[in-house]
Amino acid sequence: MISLKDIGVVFGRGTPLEKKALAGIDLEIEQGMFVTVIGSNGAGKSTLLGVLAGDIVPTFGRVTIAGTDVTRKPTTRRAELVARVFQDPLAGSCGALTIEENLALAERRGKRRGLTRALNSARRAIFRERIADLNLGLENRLGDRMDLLSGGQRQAVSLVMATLTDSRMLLLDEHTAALDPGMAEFVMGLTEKIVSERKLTTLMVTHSMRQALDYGDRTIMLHGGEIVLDVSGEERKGLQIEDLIAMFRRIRGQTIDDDELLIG
Ligand SMILES: Nc1ncnc2c1ncn2[C@@H]1O[C@H](COP(=O)(O)OP(=O)(O)OP(=O)(O)O)[C@@H](O)[C@H]1O
Repeated sequence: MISLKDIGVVFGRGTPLEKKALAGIDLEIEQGMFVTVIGSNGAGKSTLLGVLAGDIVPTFGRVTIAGTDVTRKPTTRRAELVARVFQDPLAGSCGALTIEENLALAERRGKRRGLTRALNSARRAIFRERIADLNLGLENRLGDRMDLLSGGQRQAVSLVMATLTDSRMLLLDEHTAALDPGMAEFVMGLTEKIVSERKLTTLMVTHSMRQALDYGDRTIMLHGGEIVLDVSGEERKGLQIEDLIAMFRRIRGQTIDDDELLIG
C-alpha cells in the first residue's frame, strides 16, 4: 500500500514567487493497483511523482510505501522501494555502457554498486531471458552499447531495468511521450504485460486521455495541485474520453486547452 496523507508542496515559500504545487493530497493506492494520472500543464503531476520518488520533500504531509515512512528519505535511500522510467529515453540508462552492464547496474539499484559480481553467467542468462521477452531481438545484442539503440528500444530496455528487482512501486513519467505512435503503443503493451505479470503497484503520468483510460485500474486527474477526479471500477469502465473532458469541465467550471490534455 502506498499512502499520501495531506501532502503539500510549496515552492519558493515566503517569496513573491511562492507557488503551491500540491495542496493537501490524500491518496491511497493498494498493492498491485495501476493508477493513471492526468492533468493540464502545471497541475502538479511531476511534483506528485517527485514526492513519491524522493526528489521533492513535501512541505507538509506524510508518505508511506509498504508501511515505511519515506517522507524525508532521499531518492537514493528509497531506491529499493521505487523504480522509475522517465520521458527521455536517454535518462534511464547509461549510453556508454552495454545493455547487459546497464541491466547489472539496475539489478544493484539501492545496493552497493559494482559490475564484477553481478555479471556472472547466471545473471547473464536471466538478463537474456528478460530481454528476449521484449521480442525485439535485443537478446543477441547484450554486448552492444545502449546508445546504439533506437529511442523505443532503449525505453523498452529501461522498462526491464526498472522492473528487474522487486520494487514496491513503479513510476512512469510520460514514458512513451517521446516515441512515435507505433513504438508508444508497443511500449504501452509491454508496460501492461510487465505490470500485470509482476503485479506491480504503478503510477503512470500521461498527457494522453486515451492512454489514461485504456490502461490501468484507476484514473486520477490533478488540477491546481488537487485531485479533482478519481475514478475506478465500473464507473471507469463505462467512461469515454468525451465524458472525461465533460467531467473535468464540470468540476473546474472552465474549459481545458486541448494542447494540454491530448485526446488521443
Ligand atoms: N522547482 C520549482 N520551483 C518553483 N515552482 C515549481 C517548481 N517545480 C514546479 N513548479 C511549479 O509548480 C506547479 C506544478 O508543476 P508540475 O511540474 O508538478 O506540473 P505538471 O502537472 O507536471 O505539469 P506539466 O504537464 O507541464 O509537466 C507549476 O506551477 C510549476 O511551475
